[in-house]
Formats: sequence, C-alpha cells, structure tokens
Amino acid sequence: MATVGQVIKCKAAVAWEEKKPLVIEEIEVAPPGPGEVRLKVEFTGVCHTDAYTLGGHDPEGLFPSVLGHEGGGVVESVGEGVTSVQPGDHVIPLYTPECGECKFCKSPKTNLCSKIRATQGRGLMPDGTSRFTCKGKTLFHFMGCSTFSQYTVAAEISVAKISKNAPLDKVCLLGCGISTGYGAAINTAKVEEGSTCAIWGLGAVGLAVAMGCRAQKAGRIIGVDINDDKFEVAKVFGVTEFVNPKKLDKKVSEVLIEMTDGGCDYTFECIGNVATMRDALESCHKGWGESIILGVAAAGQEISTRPFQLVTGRVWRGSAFGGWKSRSSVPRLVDDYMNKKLMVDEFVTFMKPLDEINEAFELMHAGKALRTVLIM
Ligand SMILES: NC(=O)C1=CN([C@@H]2O[C@H](COP(=O)(O)OP(=O)(O)OC[C@H]3O[C@@H](n4cnc5c(N)ncnc54)[C@H](OP(=O)(O)O)[C@@H]3O)[C@@H](O)[C@H]2O)C=CC1
Ligand SMILES: N[C@@H](CCC(=O)N[C@@H](CSC=O)C(=O)NCC(=O)O)C(=O)O
Ligand SMILES: [Zn+2]
Ligand SMILES: [Zn+2]
Repeated sequence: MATVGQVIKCKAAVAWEEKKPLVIEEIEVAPPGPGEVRLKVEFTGVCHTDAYTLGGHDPEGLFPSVLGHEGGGVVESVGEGVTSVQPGDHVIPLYTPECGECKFCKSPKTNLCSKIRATQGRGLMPDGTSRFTCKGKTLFHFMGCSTFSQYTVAAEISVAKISKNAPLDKVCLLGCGISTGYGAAINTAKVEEGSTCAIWGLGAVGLAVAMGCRAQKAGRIIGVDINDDKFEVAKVFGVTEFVNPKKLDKKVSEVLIEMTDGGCDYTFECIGNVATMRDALESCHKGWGESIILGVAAAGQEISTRPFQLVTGRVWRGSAFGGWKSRSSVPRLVDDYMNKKLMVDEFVTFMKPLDEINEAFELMHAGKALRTVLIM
C-alpha cells in the first residue's frame, strides 16, 4: 500500500474546546509505532460518553482532541512487532483493551486491563506521544480509539479482529453501548430466570441491558425514563412495563417497591445521574437486591444513600464495558449478531455523513436517536 510508513492526511471532527461544536478539519495521522495499528475507520457511533467529555464533564477530558470510541474499520498498516492483525483485517477499536498479561487480565473477576490505562487517560499512545496533528498543533487521542477520524491509530491490544462478513455499519456499535448494556445484565448482574429487573434510562445502553435481561429470562423488565417516546421502542428490546418518574406523585422507589412486592432483584442505572443512582439502589429488594451503575456521572458528583440500605442486604456495583474481556469477547458478540442471537440493527436510528456529526449530537440530546451511525 502506498500509504504504509507515510503520514496520512484525512478528515476528522476535531474537538478544539469543551462545550463547542466539533469542527471538520484535515488532520495528519502518523504511521503506527511498535505494537500499534493504524486503521481506516469506516463507521462510528456517537455515544453519550462522547457528549459527556465534549460537554466538559469528564475529569480526564483533554482538548484539542479527536473523540469517538464506537467504531468499525479496516487495518491499513501495522507497526513493528504486531502479529495478531494484518492489513485488510476488519477490527473494532476497544477502549478497554485486553493484554492478557496484567493482573487484571489474569483475574476472572474483572475486564479492566491496566496495561495502557495511564497513557490512555492522558490522551496519548502507550509511548507517551500522539499520532495526530492539525494546523501545527498536536491533538490528543480519546479512550484509546479516536474514531471521529477517517484514520486512527490504536494499540494492538486495543483492537478486536472480527469476521469480514459482518457489516461494519452495524457492528461498530458493539464497540461500546450495546456490548456494555448486554454484558452488564449477563456478566455483572448475572440476572437469573424469573427475576424482576428495572432499568433507569432507555437509551442505547439501557435498552441493551433489557436485551441482556430478556436473554437471561428475567420475569419482569421495568423501564424507567422521563421520555414517554422511549416506551414504545423499549418493548422491542424486552421491556415489559414502564414508569415515568415525572408522572408520579411519590418517590419512584416507593412505586417500584409497591409494584414488585418489596423491590427489584436487579436494577441498572444507565443515565449518569447520581439522584437516579440512589433511586435505583433504593428500589432493590431488602436482603438481596443488586443495583448496577453503568451511567457516567460528571466530575465532582458523588453517590449517597443511608448505609442502612447496604446493611440490610442491598448491593451497589458498577460495570464497565459490560464486564467483557474485550479482545476475546467482541469477535464472539459479532458472531452472535450474525447468528441472530443479538439485536444490533434496531439500535441504529440514523445514518449520517461525518460532516453532520454535530447534528448527531443534537439528536442524542433531544432524545431522538438511540444511535446515529456516521459514515466516515
Ligand atoms: N459503563 C460503561 O461502560 C458505559 C457507560 N455509558 C454511560 O451510560 C449512560 C447512557 O448512555 P447512552 O445510552 O448512550 O445515553 P442516552 O442519552 O442515549 O440515554 C439516556 C436515557 O436516559 C434518559 N434520562 C435522562 N434523565 C433521566 C432521568 N432523570 N430519569 C429517567 N431517565 C432519564 C434519557 O431521556 P432523554 O432522551 O429525554 O434525554 C435517555 O433516554 C451515559 O452516562 C454514558 O456515559 C455508556 C457506555 C458505556
Ligand atoms: N474518564 C471518566 C470516566 C469515564 C468512564 O467511566 N468510562 C467508562 C466507559 S464509558 C463508555 O462510553 C469506563 O469503562 N471506564 C473504565 C475506565 O477505566 O475508564 C472519569 O474520569 O470520570
Ligand atoms: Zn460509549
Ligand atoms: Zn491486561
């Protein structure tokens, strides 16, 4: 390939400053270093976490940067020592890598590989430098992925090689929201047959939780959202009942406890709001109810409840990327989609060109899109 070893000039949506629209720019993408992969991003979803960071709520947020972490692409070239992927392979970038060697990877209890977490959090490649420049300025990477660029560079341990038969315009969404919600129900909560579950926030993450609860044969799946428009679509993913807290004259936890004869077996917070995190915990059944936090709360926010809630057997946990050990699991999730065991198409509300990326953010904020997939 003519581009191997060369700087590639391409289009990217650059986040120059927090709280400002992204700007489509021509950027330069350097070749991959040792242990790195450069890929041509074909499609990317827009996740609420991109909006959270752009909105200035992320304590790790850095600018100028290239955001985006829900992509699908094709390997363009590989750096020295890379053996597990080669040019032409179809890959999904992973914000939770899997090195297979660190103590987190060796433990069956977590998926939080720590090998490159420190540099990733500083917006840099593992060697402490960036592969992006624009107008003479260095741009930071984001979550080890930076998929809002036509080309990006990721660590080898941060890409999953997937089937070439899988449509990248759909399976890119397995890079974050769908895998996260689905895995939180299956891997983190380990929802049991017949159990009663409730989900706060019926966006892509919350609806993927519903899909996971249904796959685990939950008895009741209660959706809690302030947007009535979400209720009809939620049924498609397995939600059986709905509660709109805005329409209640008492606390949502009181209503859920009444509805469920004492509380839910499992609750999931998929909003990123510390008040709803408390509601979700306090809607759990005494003695055994477990509440899983998926939502990402803004810098400075803290959760609170009466410790008595925990003393009396309720459990608070969190889930990152659905607990999936990423490199080994994402190719299997793609296969499950191809074998019709997992819904993905239903999460795509809009497809838009990269140039319309700011509209994709607006649609998310207006509650009109589960996911907008950008055509790069
Ligand atoms: N832990 C992890 O690994 C991951 C975490 N996340 C986080 O998960 C959260 C959800 O992401 P995503 O699904 O993309 O986001 P969305 O914005 O698509 O969905 C959030 C939903 O919550 C609803 N909502 C907002 N406020 C309330 C409220 N007070 N009570 C009930 N419902 C409410 C929204 O309604 P409306 O449409 O009206 O705004 C919307 O339907 C975010 O915080 C995101 O950062 C995402 C991916 C991975
Ligand atoms: N940078 C933020 C935390 C952001 C966060 O919690 N990210 C989730 C994934 S959200 C995806 O859309 C996650 O998996 N976190 C694990 C991690 O190691 O970052 C902050 O500092 O608050
Ligand atoms: Zn995400
Ligand atoms: Zn590791």
